[in-house]
Amino acid sequence: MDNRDMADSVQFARMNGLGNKILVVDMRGRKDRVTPHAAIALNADPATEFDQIMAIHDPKAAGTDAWIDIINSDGTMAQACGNGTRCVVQALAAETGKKAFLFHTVAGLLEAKEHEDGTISVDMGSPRFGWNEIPLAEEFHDTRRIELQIGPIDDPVLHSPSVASMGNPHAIFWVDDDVWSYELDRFGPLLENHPIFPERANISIARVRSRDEMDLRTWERGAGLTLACGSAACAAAVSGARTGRTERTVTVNVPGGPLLIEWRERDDHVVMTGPAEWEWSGTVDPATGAFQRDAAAAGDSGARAL
Ligand SMILES: N[C@@H](CCC[C@H](N)C(=O)O)C(=O)O
Repeated sequence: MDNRDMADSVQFARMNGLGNKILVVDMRGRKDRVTPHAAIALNADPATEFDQIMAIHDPKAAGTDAWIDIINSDGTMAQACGNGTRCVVQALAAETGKKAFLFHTVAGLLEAKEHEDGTISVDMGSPRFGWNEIPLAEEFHDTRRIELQIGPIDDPVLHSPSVASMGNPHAIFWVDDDVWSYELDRFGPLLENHPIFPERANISIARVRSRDEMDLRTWERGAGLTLACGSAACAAAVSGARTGRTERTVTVNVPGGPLLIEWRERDDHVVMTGPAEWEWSGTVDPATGAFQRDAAAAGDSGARAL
């Protein structure tokens, strides 16, 4: 890659939130956006393959730290990304020394803070349960359990999911056995694109282990199978509480590890706590996706600014 190719590049970092593959791109000081073309090109390269891009832009409102665009690996936009938000917090905390942030996304304002032990909490806001808020294509009065199934009509493999919006649409299928015994890679795309979900949906399988613990696997809208989906963990936790399966505070074991989810009584907000990890940094052209990795410095590890 010569210098002319990279002349319009910005800093970025490859990070992950419990294995959810995140590219954090620094678009501050610029008016352009990361293009769908760049996202698709980055995802096509094994070095930069990702689940979501978190593009940090200048704030649009007083009192906020940044505007964040969330882009799925298929180039479409998402309204929420819990794991990616923790990655943004870790990068900005390493850069500024600040511990608390207020972000702005298409879904509204998000408060987040880094704790002394390095874990990060994100206030994901209030869940929504109205059929037209999720949205569903037809009216369902009770979204704790909707009519939807996959597999043979008289012996469905998955059926009757709870549905919820955490800014983005989620369906949670409850199962009694191992979440790994389901072919989520086969059923996920069919359910993501089912006509009941006019904006598609994130599809999860959940197994309740106790009143304060569940296992969860997720097929992400626009990204596919993931090791972790923070907003799905929040949707599963609130759906677990709403259906009487769990308490309001629950550990959600996603394939990448545990996330702690608390659905607060006092303000109805859902707070997700978990880690973030920096992997490497580089520069990327947000129009084309052409990128260059920085040379690794000895001892590179831990939290890093972009
Ligand atoms: N990985 C994210 C959620 C990603 C967004 C999703 N694919 C969508 O389109 O809604 C998370 O950690 O929440």
